[in-house]
Amino acid sequence: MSETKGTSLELEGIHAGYDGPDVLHGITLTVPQGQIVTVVGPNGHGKSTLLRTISGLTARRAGRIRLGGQDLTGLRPERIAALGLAHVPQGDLLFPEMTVYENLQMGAYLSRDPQQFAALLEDVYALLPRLKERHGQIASSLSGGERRMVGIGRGLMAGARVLMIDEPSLGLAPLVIEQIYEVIGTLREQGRTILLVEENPARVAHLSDVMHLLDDGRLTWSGAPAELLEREELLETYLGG
Ligand SMILES: Nc1ncnc2c1ncn2[C@@H]1O[C@H](COP(=O)(O)OP(=O)(O)OP(=O)(O)O)[C@@H](O)[C@H]1O
Repeated sequence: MSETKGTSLELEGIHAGYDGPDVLHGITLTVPQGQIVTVVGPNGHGKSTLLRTISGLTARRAGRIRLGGQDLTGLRPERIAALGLAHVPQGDLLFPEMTVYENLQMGAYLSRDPQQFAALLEDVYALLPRLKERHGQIASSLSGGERRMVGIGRGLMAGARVLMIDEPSLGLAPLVIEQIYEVIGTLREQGRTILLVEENPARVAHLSDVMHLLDDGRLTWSGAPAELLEREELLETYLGG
């Protein structure tokens, strides 16, 4: 298996959709190892569909996806996860009656090695000490920000080489959004490889190596975050200023 040097995730001409016409119309992007690549765009334009297609949850109609050089065509979501892709979905999707610890444990379902599990848990608790304090608390009683942290922690427990995070700021108060993005900043310092989805580019520009603007299922602009923030006409047209 040949791994494209330095590139963890590659998408080439991806078309995908549900029952009707395509939602994604030929998406090509790469997520280099150790970088944060962010897809921004208005709601309903296909950001979540993009992550779901990469995970194998939404059917791809055309195009290729490679993870560490391996073609994911025809693979089921569990197999794609086992190859090293973790998906933190929008809206947390935690097990509400399970504790923080049990939810984290579910993230590690692919690994039966207790030593690896203990090391991953230690890393997650170091990154998110609030979760350690609340390890025995049931998920439904957590605050929105804490639930989001469990979602990210559960993704990390998979020990994946690429982490995809879908709109981690959704539904949170500004101060809590800051805390969540501080966590993602730490992940960046740790050299993690992340594909991030966000509606508001200003929130994530400082964290991102490359930004793509997704408009109606197409990438209409790609480049350095600082450049996007200077493109007032794009921000106003697509992202409401
Ligand atoms: N399960 C589904 N079945 C049918 N259509 C869907 C499904 N999920 C999403 N869509 C449609 O696909 C389009 C893109 O939705 P998607 O959720 O990917 O957008 P988004 O940019 O992530 O927006 P949001 O942040 O609001 O989720 C929308 O028209 C949406 O109605």
